[in-house]
Amino acid sequence: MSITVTQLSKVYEEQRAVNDISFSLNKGEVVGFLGPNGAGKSTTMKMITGYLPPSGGNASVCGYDVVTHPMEVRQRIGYLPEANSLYKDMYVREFLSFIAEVHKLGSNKEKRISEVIAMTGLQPESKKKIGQLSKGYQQRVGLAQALIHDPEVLILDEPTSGFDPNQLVDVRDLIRELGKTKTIMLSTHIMQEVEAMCSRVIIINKGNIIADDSLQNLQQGDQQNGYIQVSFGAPLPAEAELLQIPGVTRVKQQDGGTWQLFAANLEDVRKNLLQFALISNRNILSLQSNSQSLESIFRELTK
Ligand SMILES: Nc1ncnc2c1ncn2[C@@H]1O[C@H](COP(=O)(O)OP(=O)(O)OP(=O)(O)O)[C@@H](O)[C@H]1O
Repeated sequence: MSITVTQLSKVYEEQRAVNDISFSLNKGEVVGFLGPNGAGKSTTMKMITGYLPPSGGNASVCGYDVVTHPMEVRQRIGYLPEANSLYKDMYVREFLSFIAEVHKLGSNKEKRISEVIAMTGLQPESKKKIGQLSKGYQQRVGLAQALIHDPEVLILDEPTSGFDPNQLVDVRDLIRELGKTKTIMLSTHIMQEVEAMCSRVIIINKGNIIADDSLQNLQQGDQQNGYIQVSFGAPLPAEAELLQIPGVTRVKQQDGGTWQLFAANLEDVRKNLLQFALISNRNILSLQSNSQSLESIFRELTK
C-alpha cells in the first residue's frame, strides 16, 4: 500500500477539521481528493506528508508511519503544498539545487535538475529568480521540487491552481504521465480535473469522507438513478402508455413528443423503451441517457 490512513483526526482548538477518516491508496493509483473550501483536504495532506502532527489515528507512506519514521517518508514522498512557499529570492536552478542537496542527490544532482526542469516545462524561465516568475511558473517550480528525488508517492495540493488554460493542459498531461509510474493524491475544487486525471475519487466534507469510489462507479451510480430523454414522432404516445414501460418510475413531458423517463436502471429501461416502440409502432426521433457530471454528484453529496 502506498498510503494508508487510519482513523486520522485533526483538532484545531475547538474545531475538528478532520474527523476519524480512513482510506488507502494502492501503488500506481491517481486519486482525486475533492471537497468544498474548508473541508479538510489540506489538513489531511499535511498530516500524510508529516508536516502536521495528527490529533488522533495514524498515516503511513510505503509502510512507514509518518510520525515515527519521518525521514523514510520524506524520501518516498513529493509534496506540493497549497501555499507554495518557495524561496522567492533564489534563482530557479539555485533553489532546485538546494532541494536536491536536502535530498542528498550527490553526483546525480545536475542531471536530475535538468530533467525536472524539462519535465515541468521550466526551460524558458529557468534563468529567472522565482519571485520574478508568473504564478503558473512558480507552480511549476513547486512541482519540480516535489519531483526532484523521484519519489514513489506524490501529494499535490491544488496542483493546477494559477495556470492559464494552455498551461493547464500541459500540467494535466504531466500529471497523467507521472501517474503511470507513481501513486498520486491530488486535491482540487475543479471536477473536470478529476475527470481528466484520476481513476478514483475521495470526497471529503466537513472533515468526514462521504464518498470513496472509482470515477466510473460514481458516474454509473448516478446513471442508474437518472432519466432517459426521448423524442417521439407522430403518432405521439400518451403518458399512461409510457408509465407502462417496465422499469419506468416517473415521466415528465418536456414539450410535444419529448419526454423524460425516470428509472432506477437506465440500461434496462432503454431496452424496454425500444421494445415498446417496436410493438406499438412508435417512432423514436432521438434518445439520450442522462448522465450527470461529477460536478453535480459532488454538489449532491456535499449539500
Ligand atoms: N492552523 C489552523 N488553525 C485553526 N484552524 C485551521 C488551521 N488550518 C485549517 N484550519 C481550519 O480547518 C478546516 C479545514 O481546513 P483545510 O485548509 O484543511 O481545508 P481545505 O479543504 O484544504 O480548504 P480549501 O479548499 O479552502 O483549501 C477549516 O475550517 C480551516 O479554517
